[in-house]
Amino acid sequence: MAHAASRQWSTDQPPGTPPVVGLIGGSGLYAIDGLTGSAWLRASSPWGEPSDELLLGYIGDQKAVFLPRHGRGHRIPPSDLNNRANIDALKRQGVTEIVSLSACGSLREDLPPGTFVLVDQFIDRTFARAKSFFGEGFVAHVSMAHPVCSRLGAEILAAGEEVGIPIVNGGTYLVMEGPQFSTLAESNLYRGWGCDVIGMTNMPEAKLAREAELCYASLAMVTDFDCWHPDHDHVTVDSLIKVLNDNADRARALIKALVPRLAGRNVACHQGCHTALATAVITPPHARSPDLAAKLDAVAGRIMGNVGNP
Ligand SMILES: CSC[C@H]1O[C@H](OP(=O)(O)O)[C@H](O)[C@@H]1O
Ligand SMILES: Nc1ncnc2[nH]cnc12
Repeated sequence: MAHAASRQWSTDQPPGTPPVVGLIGGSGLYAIDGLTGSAWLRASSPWGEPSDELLLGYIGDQKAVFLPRHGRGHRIPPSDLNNRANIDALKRQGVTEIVSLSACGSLREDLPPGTFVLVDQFIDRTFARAKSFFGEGFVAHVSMAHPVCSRLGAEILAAGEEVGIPIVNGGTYLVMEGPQFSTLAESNLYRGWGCDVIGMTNMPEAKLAREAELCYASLAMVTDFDCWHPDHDHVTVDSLIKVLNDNADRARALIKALVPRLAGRNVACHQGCHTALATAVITPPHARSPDLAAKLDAVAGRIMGNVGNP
């Protein structure tokens, strides 16, 4: 096997090659280190422009593709993210699983700033975003009962143990529209609903990853107590920057341990992430919009008989 440092990126995926890991970096994570043979690539998508170029490279023997969610320089607010282009562009690079890294607020006393939470559920309160690749002329309803991949999540937990970063296993992430932070009444409402953390980005990202038949896991990194905590000031961007940067440093260390762990394992996910569309499409082939089907070549290529996931 060629030494990782001498490798050139290739989008060809001969049978038996390892999975390709997609990393979506949130606030504070606009680049990652430790990637060898890396280069920024302008990616195109029929769904429009992704947030930024993709950083392609290897960590150890494992291919990885990094995308800064808000773009370098944090130019794009949550509601204006082109989540469809982001997910589609990652899939076109051969990505099979996505690790989402996100800043979040805490809705629980025992999840103070600095805590890392492996999210296992979401409540989607967003309302101003394109939420599906499918639509008129090609209708699909994927299951979101279990919105994250437990196989990928187990590797994140193991990587955390390896590098001494504690990770709380499980938590419900309330996704708000933003960009303003919550009112006190909203924050208390979400606490009453049993939500654990709050952010503005993981939906519809997780829904679109599921539609694209990609494993998706989300590591939410607490920066603040939002505005509900009687002993803490309400969140402001200024006040969360230091924790955000500390969290990002630890996330980079975690990524370096995580990605090589994924090398060489079976691409196919036992949870069924890679076959999510098998039971989801209701529009029969003869009734499908040719234009929409063409745009879905990467996302739904597998079920349309094109090249796709195993
Ligand atoms: C800088 S705080 C608000 C901002 O941070 C989170 O984004 P991301 O998930 O990309 O880290 C949050 O959802 C807001 O978009
Ligand atoms: N309190 C909060 N609410 C929404 N998104 C956040 N991102 C970081 N902290 C947040």
